[in-house]
Amino acid sequence: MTNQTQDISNTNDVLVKVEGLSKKFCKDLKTSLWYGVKDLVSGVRGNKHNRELRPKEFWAVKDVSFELRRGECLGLIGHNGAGKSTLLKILNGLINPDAGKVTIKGRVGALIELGAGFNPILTGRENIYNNGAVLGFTRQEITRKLDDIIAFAELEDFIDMPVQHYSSGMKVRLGFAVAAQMEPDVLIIDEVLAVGDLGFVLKCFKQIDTILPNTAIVFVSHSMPMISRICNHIILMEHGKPKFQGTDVAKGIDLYYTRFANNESNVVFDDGSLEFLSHNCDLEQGQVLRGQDIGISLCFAIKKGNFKVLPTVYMEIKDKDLRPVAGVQSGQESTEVKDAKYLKYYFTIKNSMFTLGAYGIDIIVKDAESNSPILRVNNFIKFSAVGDKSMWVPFELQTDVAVELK
Ligand SMILES: Nc1ncnc2c1ncn2[C@@H]1O[C@H](COP(=O)(O)OP(=O)(O)OP(=O)(O)O)[C@@H](O)[C@H]1O
Repeated sequence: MTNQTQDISNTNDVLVKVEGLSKKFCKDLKTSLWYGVKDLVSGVRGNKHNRELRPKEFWAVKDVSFELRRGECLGLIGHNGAGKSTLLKILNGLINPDAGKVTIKGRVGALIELGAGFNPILTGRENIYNNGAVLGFTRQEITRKLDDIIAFAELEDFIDMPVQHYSSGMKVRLGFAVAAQMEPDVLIIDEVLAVGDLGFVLKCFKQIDTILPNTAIVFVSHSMPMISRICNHIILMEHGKPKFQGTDVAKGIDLYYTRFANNESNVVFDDGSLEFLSHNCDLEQGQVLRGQDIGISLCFAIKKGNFKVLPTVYMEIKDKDLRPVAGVQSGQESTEVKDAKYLKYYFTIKNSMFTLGAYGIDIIVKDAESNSPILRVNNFIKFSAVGDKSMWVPFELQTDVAVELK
């Protein structure tokens, strides 16, 4: 691996170049130690390391290649254990790859593991000097930036306390402040940011926006809103391999969600008075285009109890993060049920304006008079909003825009 500080003023320069990177681990400690000894001996004898998997070994990272320039932010996503952190550790030089090459130009700021890079018995202030020195800054340069770092981390009152007594959030604040305030050429951030409170996370995003034009960023997160907020490149990792990569961040996120798609609809509450018999949705292949109407019918059988008035049906539409994004409710007016045995509701969602992605609908039925819950079925209809526009915002509004040219 090379980590060169050379003339990198050209904005088009590739700052991070990763070629065919692979790293294998062993599932068993004893075997791993035995392989380690064997590798050491064969290394001394001048033999090349075995690139093939031996029993109990697996590829944590396999054949990953990408390039990053200034102003480019790569989002690394994937399931737990997909190899994201391992890749970051290789990039940061913490572990060596078994195959492939990493070339990084310029200063690297990294926030990888909570508290990693800090000496726990040293104070926050001493750690800033240590980390700054590792990044290649002189003592005077660090002193010049010290106040900004402490202010950004909001640790003025605790900066002379040993880091071992910091809370998780305080460690992240200090780590991010050092990594980002030192104006690195390459910034590597792992999931740890999520430990910070909302105020700090928002502040970090503002700082990332500020430094991004001059920095190449690699960002690991399980939060797709965060990924879509800052990344312009994406790699979806699956069992160590890149399953999807490119600049179509929305598509990468889409594929990630598909992996976790929950196709089961389930009754999560039922007081026994209504049975959900069937539903019908008029979408072809469960797909809706922007502006299209959606027709949904729901059929219930009355099992027991005597409803005086028609129960209220509420449909809650949720995105893939299970965030409610819209709601539809049956009429408020009281309709007498009389001797009906079945109830059928017809809904038309007019001119729907969903952004691209997958959605699920929950139904909640309530007694119209007492407002007490009768039935709740989660995720009973699934649909995806499709289109050629690549939008990834929580929801889209229809607007008239007037522009005046003078
Ligand atoms: N030092 C190690 N020795 C053995 N196996 C390891 C080691 N470090 C990581 N692994 C394994 O490598 C695989 C990838 O781990 P990694 O931490 O890179 O995943 P990840 O994508 O970052 O996961 P998460 O989303 O949970 O953080 C996992 O199966 C993990 O158990």
